[in-house]
Amino acid sequence: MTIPDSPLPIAGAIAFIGGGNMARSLIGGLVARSRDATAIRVAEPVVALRDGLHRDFGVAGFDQAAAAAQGAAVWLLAVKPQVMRAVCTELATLAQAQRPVVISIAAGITVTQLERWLGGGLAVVRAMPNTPALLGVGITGLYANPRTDTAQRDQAAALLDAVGPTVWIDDEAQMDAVTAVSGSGPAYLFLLAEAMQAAGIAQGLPPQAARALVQQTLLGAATMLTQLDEPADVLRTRVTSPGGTTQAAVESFETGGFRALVDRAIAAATERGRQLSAAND
Ligand SMILES: NC(=O)C1=CN([C@@H]2O[C@H](COP(=O)(O)OP(=O)(O)OC[C@H]3O[C@@H](n4cnc5c(N)ncnc54)[C@H](OP(=O)(O)O)[C@@H]3O)[C@@H](O)[C@H]2O)C=CC1
Ligand SMILES: O=C(O)[C@@H]1CCC=N1
Repeated sequence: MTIPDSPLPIAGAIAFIGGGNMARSLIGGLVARSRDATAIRVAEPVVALRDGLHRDFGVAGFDQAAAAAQGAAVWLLAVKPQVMRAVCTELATLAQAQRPVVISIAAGITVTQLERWLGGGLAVVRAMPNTPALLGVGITGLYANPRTDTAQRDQAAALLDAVGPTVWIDDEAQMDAVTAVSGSGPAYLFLLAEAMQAAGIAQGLPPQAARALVQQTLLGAATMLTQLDEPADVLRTRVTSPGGTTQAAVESFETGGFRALVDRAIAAATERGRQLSAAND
């Protein structure tokens, strides 16, 4: 995929705190888009991850959060929810001195918690991106605390817009549902891909052929969903010849409780977001 170049949408440096899976996707997407790694710093304690980010994208790596955050206009907190409180507490003095725009991508953790742990009085944006950001085809839900002014909201949105569309959410409670649908969502499609591939092999297909057929089918269906102005059920009906093969499969999904299963899975992920907030306060 070719992503058009555009400059990094932030004046000043961006410090990523945490350089794991999601930070890697965001950094990779940002650098591919802007061709500019000079303004991106990352704090990551795992040497192999830190070195990998420097090698692959040219960003500066630090082993301490404060060293990366020092002087940066935007802090993007990309550590696990379970360590967020400790990381924020460690950065609180610097946050009060510097007053950066703080963006957290952690599941569950609220803007109120983040602001409190960082010492208060800060612009805090909660963002929920997903890993397709790496290829510029992510999507991000955004929620800002009331201290975030319009320019700061625009700054946060511009940063995440560089790796796919953004959607502002008015009610922070809904960020847990955003997380369940689109933050975690790529994993559900990868699970479906794994299952379809295994089922194709079970029906006698060579593994490489099964893989190619599944990959292009998911890409083709996703492209139709996004590029045609037609709802999913209409597109599904068009594949489903009466008495044909698709009908046999769809009936099998429906009698197996597919919709209820998806509903339970999304509800479980949403509830887990709430638990992560409460358990790590
Ligand atoms: N993966 C995804 O698809 C998405 C993840 N998220 C959110 O992004 C956040 C990160 O997730 P993910 O990237 O998957 O997790 P990872 O565990 O891959 O990345 C987090 C990284 O932060 C490091 N870290 C721990 N403490 C510090 C510290 N004090 N300073 C700097 N770095 C530190 C961790 O090191 P160590 O392993 O040694 O602790 C780890 O390498 C989570 O809060 C998650 O909810 C949001 C959207 C999608
Ligand atoms: O699984 C998680 O908790 C994170 C948040 C969304 C995707 N990964």
